[in-house]
Amino acid sequence: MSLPVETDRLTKRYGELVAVDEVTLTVRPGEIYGFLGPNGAGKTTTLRMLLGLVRASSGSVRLLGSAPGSPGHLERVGALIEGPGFWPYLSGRDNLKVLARYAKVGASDVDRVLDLVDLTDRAGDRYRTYSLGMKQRLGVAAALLKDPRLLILDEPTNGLDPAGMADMRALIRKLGADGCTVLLSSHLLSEVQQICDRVAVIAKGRIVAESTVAELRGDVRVKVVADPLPLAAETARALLGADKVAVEDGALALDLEPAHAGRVNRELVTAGVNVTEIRPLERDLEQVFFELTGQGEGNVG
Ligand SMILES: Nc1ncnc2c1ncn2[C@@H]1O[C@H](COP(=O)(O)OP(=O)(O)OP(=O)(O)O)[C@@H](O)[C@H]1O
Repeated sequence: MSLPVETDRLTKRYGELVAVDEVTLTVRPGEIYGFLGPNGAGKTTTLRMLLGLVRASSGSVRLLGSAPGSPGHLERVGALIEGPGFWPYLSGRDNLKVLARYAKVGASDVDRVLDLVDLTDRAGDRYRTYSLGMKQRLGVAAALLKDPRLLILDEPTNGLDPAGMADMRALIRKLGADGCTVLLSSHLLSEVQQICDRVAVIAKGRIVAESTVAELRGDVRVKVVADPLPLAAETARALLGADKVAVEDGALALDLEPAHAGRVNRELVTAGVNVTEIRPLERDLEQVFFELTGQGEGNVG
């Protein structure tokens, strides 16, 4: 089965500026993949190259096994890159009907996608009366008309209020659960953290990390608050090995998959240790981003 997205040293130069610098990434079937980076990092340019909207200076792209410009390249690919161009005085449904004619899909598909994005109740209202969140969801609906196997979304929650963002996240999760592969860009750490399986971090045109969100945060450590601490440390060292056990801020920090915490807890209790807290010790994605790029602060934009 061909991969939804494969790029090899994809590069875009604008004169002296290298906007995208040898970006190599792979999106696997069924995953929700986040493309995370601050404004100007090269996210949109990369997504535009994937879709053949911008010609790469060098490197290559394959979407669902085919290269830009080859026949059927975007047949099963839906995308929302710029704010979608809808007619303000037409209803949401009529806007989609126009697009459905261009996409050569039937009217039943219009109802299907309206339902998917939860706009059926407001489908008869004029587009200009929609909230920003509804406009974005109609944009996603338009991208879904072709029943895509791959959906590419550029900053899908940008500018939305918290409720609109939550709706969009729920929609993306639903699409992922239905088997659609989703590649989305974002400058918001929290967003990527909440919905993505894997993430590529891009800064100044270069990929600085590609991994699962869990790996990126390094949440393979467990914090244990226990008393007496020396006995707890000794017991944990005997169980896991000395190199896996540290004492930090009056608690144990264990190099341990959180799933194995129960076993450690049992051993500590058996040894006569009183365990009052045991939880995964996660690095904040923001901190990780700062370490990778030297930029940070709430959102990375
Ligand atoms: N057509 C163009 N001509 C010259 N420079 C461009 C062009 N398009 C983008 N750039 C530059 O390339 C760099 C990457 O831009 P890009 O829009 O891909 O970033 P981004 O990560 O998507 O950021 P944003 O979230 O702000 O869109 C920026 O420095 C931008 O100014």
